Amino acid sequence: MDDALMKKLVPLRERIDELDARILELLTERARTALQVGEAKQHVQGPVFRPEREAQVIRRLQQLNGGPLPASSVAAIWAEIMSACRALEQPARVAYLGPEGTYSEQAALEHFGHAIEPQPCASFDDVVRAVETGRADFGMVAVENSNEGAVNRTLDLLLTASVKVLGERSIDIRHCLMTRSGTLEGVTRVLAHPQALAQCRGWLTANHPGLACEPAASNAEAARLAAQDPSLAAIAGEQAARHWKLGIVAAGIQDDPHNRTRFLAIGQTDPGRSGRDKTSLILAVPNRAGAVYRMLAPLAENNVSMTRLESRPARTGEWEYYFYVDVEGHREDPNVAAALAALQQQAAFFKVLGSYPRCP
Ligand SMILES: C=C(O[C@@H]1C=C(C(=O)O)C=C[C@H]1O)C(=O)O
Repeated sequence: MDDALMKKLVPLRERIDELDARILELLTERARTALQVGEAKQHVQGPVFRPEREAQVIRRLQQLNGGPLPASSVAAIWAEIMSACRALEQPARVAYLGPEGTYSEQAALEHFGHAIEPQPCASFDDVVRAVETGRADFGMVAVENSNEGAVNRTLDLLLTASVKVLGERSIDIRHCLMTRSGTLEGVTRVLAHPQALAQCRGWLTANHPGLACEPAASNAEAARLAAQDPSLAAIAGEQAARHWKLGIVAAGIQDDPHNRTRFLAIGQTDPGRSGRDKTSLILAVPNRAGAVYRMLAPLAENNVSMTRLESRPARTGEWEYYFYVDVEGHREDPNVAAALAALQQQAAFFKVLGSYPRCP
């Protein structure tokens, strides 16, 4: 480096070292204070993780923030700080669809931070079972994709599972083409989950029509196989390339640049109100004319906005359905409470999955 540049850099780097030392001092003080909160909570047997409090902490800092850091960076940094503070009391055991490098893992780490005990599972069923049996404190399951719609297996599991929804997280799905060498030399086949292959079909046809596409159990599994075989390419997320030590040939190859997947955090506790919440529920109505129309009327009458409506067949052979409804607000908000009471009265089936802070 030339002398003039070094002259400028040295004092700036000294300043950064000084600031880092101060930040560490403050983080230490914060961690000690969080531990005191933990001690105070022990007497009341409350849960360590309070999603509503963490959502409020992040929202407040985003409001205080005047830049240049974007709001999303403030959220990501404090999610990690709170994860580390929580882990001092008790690291959360978090179940998600594995192996290492899945989008589910990414969603779990973004939501709960890195200071967790990760529990990669073989299926969504296993994730839900781990939370039901107490093997895991929390789980993360995919519930909808902006291209492909509902993740039906998750919806079906939520119908009967004894778990509560306590959070949501949407992540960008950014598929990459990856190989052992980081090039396509000697590569004849590309492996990925069928969903990912479908999402990259246009790009593959336009750019590499000679590659044979083959399905894999998951994208991370495709990456694991590509790490062993130089004739294979995989389509997966960047985190899978990192984990399986693959080179990225091309990034962002999904045909829709806005491809996103929404995940639900599940557990056994009910978050309190954070001031910006959502409530998820499942309803069934008798199979009669106007029943669905009447089913939703209490929402409008109580000024409750519906953000999502999904249906799944009830499997009675009678053309009956379960409706999965997301509304804005917490079940303890007066208008939501009134709407839910009315819905429950007329529904043949009624289950509140949970109220939780809206996606940051
Ligand atoms: C410290 C607490 O416990 C946990 C850690 C938090 C934090 O580090 O800010 C916030 C909420 C809880 O998940 C608390 O309840 O305030």
